[in-house]
Amino acid sequence: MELSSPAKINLWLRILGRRDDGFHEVETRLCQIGIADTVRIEQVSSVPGIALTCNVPGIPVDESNLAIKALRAFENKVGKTAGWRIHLEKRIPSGAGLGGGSSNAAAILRGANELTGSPLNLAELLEIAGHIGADVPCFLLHTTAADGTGRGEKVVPVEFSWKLPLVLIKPSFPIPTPWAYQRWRDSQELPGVLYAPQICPWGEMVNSLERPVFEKHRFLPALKTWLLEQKGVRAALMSGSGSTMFAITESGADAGEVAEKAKAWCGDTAWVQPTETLR
Ligand SMILES: C[C@](O)(CO)[C@H](O)COP(=O)(O)OP(=O)(O)OC[C@H]1O[C@@H](n2ccc(N)nc2=O)[C@H](O)[C@@H]1O
Ligand SMILES: Nc1ncnc2c1ncn2[C@@H]1O[C@H](COP(=O)(O)OP(=O)(O)OP(=O)(O)O)[C@@H](O)[C@H]1O
Repeated sequence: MELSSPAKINLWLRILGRRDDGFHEVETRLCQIGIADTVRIEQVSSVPGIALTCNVPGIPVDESNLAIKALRAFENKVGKTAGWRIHLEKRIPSGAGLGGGSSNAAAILRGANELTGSPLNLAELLEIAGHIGADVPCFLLHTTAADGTGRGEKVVPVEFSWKLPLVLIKPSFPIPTPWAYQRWRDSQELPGVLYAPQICPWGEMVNSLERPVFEKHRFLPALKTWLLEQKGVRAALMSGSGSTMFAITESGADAGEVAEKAKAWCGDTAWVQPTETLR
């Protein structure tokens, strides 16, 4: 079975505070977008085991891969094991704040469930997903957008009637999510950097993780400022814990033009993609 495993952006991410368990209480809107990995999953025998391959060197293919974690969690819940083969065709960059690994995990949960006669319902899949990672549950919903609370794992689908043209820019450096959250409380606002919510028809776009991440990676606030100066850009924000910055443009043509200019402005090492939110 072949599944599309889309990336997400966070249209907003507000941190409400640090919890006793070390996680942070958040309010976020996650929106699935038109950049996707392809996940292939098949049941190959009754002898338990998982063989994972991936087109990108450097992505772990051992038990630390979220796809394997998801399949183990699924088999645990159902109480049956089998022999599986998984292949990940990655297009979503890692350490990007685009939820690539989380999306792969959700695709595996959907695929494994379907291939075994749907033993679990959506509520059960969402429960497993929330234990794998905060971003995993949103990818199980059949809607473009979802609002997450708690660690971000308690998701509700939201009506979302916009198809927003986007430009995604991921500089060469990745950002580990735990690092960004850890730095949040003690970080300082940089003078002259726009952190204020940008008021849009779909809500106020703001990301509490920009402050800690921008403090260390000064290229990102410069990139945000540059994006906001470009013709046709309505808003610009870091996605999740970064390092991807996204801009929402007036039209698809504007997204294409900004992407071309961004390639020249950022240099060869950045990953730049025009795309749009899914509908
Ligand atoms: C930044 C976002 O991607 C925005 O959607 C998410 O908040 C992070 O989601 P995720 O990558 O699925 O995160 P998880 O795998 O659940 O957690 C990774 C690490 O990030 C930190 N973390 C994550 C979520 C959260 N609400 N508070 C946290 O402090 C914790 O250090 C945790 O160990
Ligand atoms: N299936 C997977 N795809 C990509 N990375 C994975 C996967 N499973 C585990 N990882 C590990 O997780 C790390 C973060 O990758 P991922 O793309 O999920 O993070 P991210 O872009 O920071 O996403 P998020 O928005 O959830 O923070 C990678 O460096 C990699 O070592």
